[in-house]
Parts: sequence; C-alpha cells; structure tokens
Amino acid sequence: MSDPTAASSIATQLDDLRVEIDRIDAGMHALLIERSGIIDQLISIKARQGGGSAFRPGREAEMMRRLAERHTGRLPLDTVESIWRVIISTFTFLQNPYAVHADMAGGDAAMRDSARFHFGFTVPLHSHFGTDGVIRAVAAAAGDLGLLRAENAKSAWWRDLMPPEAPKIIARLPFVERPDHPAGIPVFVIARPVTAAAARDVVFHAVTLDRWREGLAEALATLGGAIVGHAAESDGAALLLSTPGTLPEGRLSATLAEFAGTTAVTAVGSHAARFELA
Ligand SMILES: O=C(O)C(=O)C[C@]1(C(=O)O)C=C[C@@H](O)C=C1
Repeated sequence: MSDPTAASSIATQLDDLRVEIDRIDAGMHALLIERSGIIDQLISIKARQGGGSAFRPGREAEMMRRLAERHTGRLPLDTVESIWRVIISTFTFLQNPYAVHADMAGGDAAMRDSARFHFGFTVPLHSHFGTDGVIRAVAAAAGDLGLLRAENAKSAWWRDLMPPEAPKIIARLPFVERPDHPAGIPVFVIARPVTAAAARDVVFHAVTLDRWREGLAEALATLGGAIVGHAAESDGAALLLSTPGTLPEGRLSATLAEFAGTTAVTAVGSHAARFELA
C-alpha cells in the first residue's frame, strides 16, 4: 500500500477490532470461570443423591438440543457443539474423574473422533479391540463410560449387559444428529446402572429367539420400536430391540409371544429421544 494515511487507518481499524475481540474473549473466559465456581455445589448436592458418576445423560441431551435450536450466525454448529461438549465433559470430569473406553475394532479414526468430539482431551481415552474389553472395563470402574458402535454389530454384545449389575446403555451419540456431522458415527454410551438420572425416551431390550422370524420388524414398528441389533448365536437369533419408554409394560412381550411364544425380555438400558437436524 502506497498511501501512508490509508495504511494507518486500516491498522487503526484492525487494532479496534482486536480490542473488541479481547473484550469478548475476556468476557467468555470470565463466564467459564464463573461456571466452574458452581462445581463444588454440584459435587455436594450429588453426594446427597448418593454420589457416583456425575454424568447426567438426559440433561446433556437436552442442553445439546437447545444449543442447536438457538444457534444462529456465521459460526458453524459443529464448532459450537464441540466447544460445549468439551465444557460439559470437563465439568463432569471435575466433579468426579472418569475415563472413556472405546471399542476401536470397527476402525480407530471414526471412534476416536467421536470420543474426542464428545468428551474432549481432559478425559482419558482408553482403546479396546472389541466390545468385551470395553464392557469389562466399564463394569470394573464406577463412573467410567464405554463407547460401542450402535450399528452393524458383529456379535450380540448387548447380552453382556443383561445381568442387573452389568453396565447399561445410557446415551446415544451424537446428541445432535445431522448429515455430515464431523463425528457422526452412531455410538452407544454404556455405564454402570445410573437409576435416578436415566433418560428413558427410548428403551432397549435383549431378546433371543430360537430362529429369525419374518415380520418381526414390521410388528415392532407398530409399537414404535425397532430391531437395533441382531446376531446369530449358538442358541438362536440374539436381538437388541428398542421401544418407546412410554410403551405399556407387557406390550413388547405380548407382541413377541405372537411370533415366538413366551420369550424372555431383559432391559439393557435407555436413552433420551434422538434429535435430528435436517
Ligand atoms: O447438570 C448437572 O448435573 C451438571 O453436573 C452440570 C453439567 C454441565 O456442565 O452442564 C455437567 C455434567 C452433567 O452430565 C450435566 C451437566
């Protein structure tokens, strides 16, 4: 630029914008510090609820839904979502440290992206090759979370969630589903049973039939349910079924009875309603 006056005016405008950015950054930082001031109160209130994991999946799903709904402006939703995932996961960690165990058998990159996007880098991430190691690790450590692929099951891993004290499904990632999500592989989060804090919009059931039955998917659809996983096991067709949390007790068993006679149905977890953005 040859005109020194114009150059100095541009420099001044840039300086002014940087003053504005510094003011906004300091405000955001102060708000984060203020947010962290609530952690001790959260710890003592949750201790009165019995302690344990600070993770409240239903609350987090609702927060992520509201964030996506109110977001406007130039900043991509991916950016805002990932920032809040790191904030919330780190706040959970500060209340009660935990680790994330992920099954990398279906490919390391996509699972690692999901883990880091949703839980950040402060929360330790442990890789496992296969679902067994993840489920065992979560069963052994109160508060730890496991990540298992929600689609294309290679084995009926959900049968390991059947004992009452075994880990259960507590969330599905991503919280905000949309095409081209940067960490969008469908993932179930498992944890030791969470009782009071569980979100129950979608409920999961482990069922084994002596053999596969045509028409079951359609019959489940009339209940608002679905076959989420199926695997051929030595004792028959092992199924992971979902139903709405509002389905009256006994309706699933009655529907299954029409297909396969009396069938044992075992609850293996639940999560908040899925939220899809076009
Ligand atoms: O609402 C709570 O129970 C919190 O602990 C706060 C918070 C958050 O940082 O917003 C953190 C962990 C929970 O999973 C949900 C939300």
